[in-house]
Amino acid sequence: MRILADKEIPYVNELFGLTNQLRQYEGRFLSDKHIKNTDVLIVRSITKVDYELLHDSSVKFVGTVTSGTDHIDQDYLEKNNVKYISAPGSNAIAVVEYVFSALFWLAHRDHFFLRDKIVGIIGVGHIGNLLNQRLNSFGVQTLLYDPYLSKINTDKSWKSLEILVSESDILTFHTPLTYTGSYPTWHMVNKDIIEALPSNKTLINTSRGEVFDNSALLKALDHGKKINVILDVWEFEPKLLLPLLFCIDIGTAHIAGYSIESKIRSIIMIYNAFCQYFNISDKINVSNLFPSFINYIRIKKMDEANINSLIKIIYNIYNDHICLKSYALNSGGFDKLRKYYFFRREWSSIFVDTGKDYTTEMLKNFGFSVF
Ligand SMILES: NC(=O)C1=CN([C@@H]2O[C@H](COP(=O)(O)OP(=O)(O)OC[C@H]3O[C@@H](n4cnc5c(N)ncnc54)[C@H](O)[C@@H]3O)[C@@H](O)[C@H]2O)C=CC1
Ligand SMILES: O=C(O)C(=O)[C@H](O)COP(=O)(O)O
Repeated sequence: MRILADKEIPYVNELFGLTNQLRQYEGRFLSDKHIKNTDVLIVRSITKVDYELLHDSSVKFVGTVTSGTDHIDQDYLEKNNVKYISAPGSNAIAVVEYVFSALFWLAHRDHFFLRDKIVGIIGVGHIGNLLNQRLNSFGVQTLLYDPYLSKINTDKSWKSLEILVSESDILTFHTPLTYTGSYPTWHMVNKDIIEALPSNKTLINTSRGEVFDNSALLKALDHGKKINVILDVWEFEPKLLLPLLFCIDIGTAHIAGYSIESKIRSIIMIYNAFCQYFNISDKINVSNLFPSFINYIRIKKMDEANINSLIKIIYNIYNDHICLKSYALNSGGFDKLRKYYFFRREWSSIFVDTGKDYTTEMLKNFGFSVF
């Protein structure tokens, strides 16, 4: 099988290189002339897969190692009988742990307890749902908005977007980027929403940059809007709106999903679908791809300060903010930062021993490994 894969996708050689003709390419620079004589294409979010790329190719199978699929023209693939597979949920844990790192950083800087805040979650799929579970397990109240799910959920935490905007202290967005349908998300956070947001609230975007109107956000901040803003995704990536980066609280280079575990989960999902589609029976044993535990920690007292210290052992979000502010000034800096990103580990890579039952249960629900 002739396979073409983005060179930044880890473990492609280990899984596809032994029994196939494997070529690799620079994600942003793939064009129709590279794709001739290709049966299988494996991409990241930065490669647009549509008529322009595939019209003169023999590609039969497209895999994207991403949860988001806005870079894929699914209608075109379906009309042309091209099998397509994504990696839904593969990086949900990583994004949730990124959001918690941001929340604990904010709580530490602004001297508040997370448990005293209300978190509004917009988009309650793989990421939003897991975030809701973990926040509730930590005793944080949440409000939920997802128009496609609210009809089947009668729980009192499901509200309208307007209620979340007026009643949440923190709004975190986990929707796909959509331009059509009953509830398109393009510029969902627009001038009106930003103006309606009470002061001292917090906006977090790890979904897609275009879900926020970045120019409207910059204008509001420039005009003195007093809100906290945390962005991992940007309109016009990789050329983000530089003045916006320098006036928000945390800005990172679209790395919320970049844990080594999520990278392994996503490529395994594509590999398994590839083997199934092409009836490949002698599959590679993927279980030994996952890395081992990295740490054993004994903690006597479990409070927010200790949890914050525990989280910072794994990941300090502010370091990524500093990196982006320096790299973003250089041409190609955004992509370079992502290319050389040291994939962080997930909380489950730490064994925590508190010696007490109740906190062990909470830590387990929170995502750490416990005895
Ligand atoms: N920054 C990063 O590294 C990452 C970003 N993402 C982005 O996050 C998005 C969400 O990821 P998942 O939770 O895995 O996707 P998912 O498909 O499991 O969940 C998305 C949820 O959003 C809801 N939704 C759709 N339109 C909506 C609207 N107008 N208002 C409110 N809710 C709406 C859907 O009903 C669904 O429940 C992805 O589509 C991707 O764009 C995902 C992983 C990593
Ligand atoms: O899975 C998604 O959706 C994401 O946003 C990924 O974090 C995108 O990572 P790349 O595919 O751009 O490396």
